[in-house]
Amino acid sequence: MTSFRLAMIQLAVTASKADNLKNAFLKIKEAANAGAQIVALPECFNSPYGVDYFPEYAEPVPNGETSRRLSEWSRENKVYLVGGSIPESGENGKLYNTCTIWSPNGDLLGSHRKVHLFDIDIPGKISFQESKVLSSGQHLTTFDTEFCRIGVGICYDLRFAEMAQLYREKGCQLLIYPGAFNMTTGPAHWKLLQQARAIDNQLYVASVSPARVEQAPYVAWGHSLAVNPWGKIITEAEETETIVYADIDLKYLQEIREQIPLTKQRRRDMYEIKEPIITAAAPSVVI
Ligand SMILES: NC(=O)CCC(=O)C(=O)O
Repeated sequence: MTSFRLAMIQLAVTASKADNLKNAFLKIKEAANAGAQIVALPECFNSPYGVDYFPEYAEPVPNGETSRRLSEWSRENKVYLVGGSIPESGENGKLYNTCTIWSPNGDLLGSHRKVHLFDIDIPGKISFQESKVLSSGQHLTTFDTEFCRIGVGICYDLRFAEMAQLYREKGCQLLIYPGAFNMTTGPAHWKLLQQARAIDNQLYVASVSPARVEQAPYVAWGHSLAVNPWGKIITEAEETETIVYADIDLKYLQEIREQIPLTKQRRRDMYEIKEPIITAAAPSVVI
């Protein structure tokens, strides 16, 4: 099958986990009825986004309530479900920001713990330190469908071009990032980063945000969107709660890869990194 429909559910997340789960359930059903074969939720869809909330809302994966529901919903609706992310209570009391991925039979296909934690400080605008309470994931995550291989990242992971490039090298044709950019970096970088990842790697990129809730402790930018391998935005939400759909065309992706054959032309002999780079000034840097 060379085409399929992806639904991106831009949920309005509240402080009530029960309400968030009920809302996700209804929207997943709606997306499946609209013909989506893959459905994706936003980052932190069952909890407000913030370091003060993660310990309280955290659950084990895959034995917690949210995982059980995601499994049921994927099975009932016969869709692949990329379960946004939730605060996960992991081993040794550690917490993670984790995305679980479910098959149309309700089986767990994988789980991705956010690899790059969101620690930034832009004076007068936004300061956020996920690492105060979260630990970072240690592996990249792909899953296979009858359509194509898909790579998963969470929000800040989108900024790291190397990760997307590794996914391309592992054969991914679509990257899905549940994410929650904010009112400072959202308008500046959200769209551009996705276009950059798509053009560099000649694949589809889709990012799913929570809806913007002005009174929330962290105000998300919204604007869930999908970009094609040409870098064109093929669907984009506004800031409010909604579902947007992207029809993914793998024949088109193949055409772009043939027309501009980057993989064949890559000069690995010139810029493959042969030794770890310690600092930019270190004399032993070999590129
Ligand atoms: N939740 C996040 O990782 C936010 C990332 C973000 O806003 C950014 O600018 O990067």
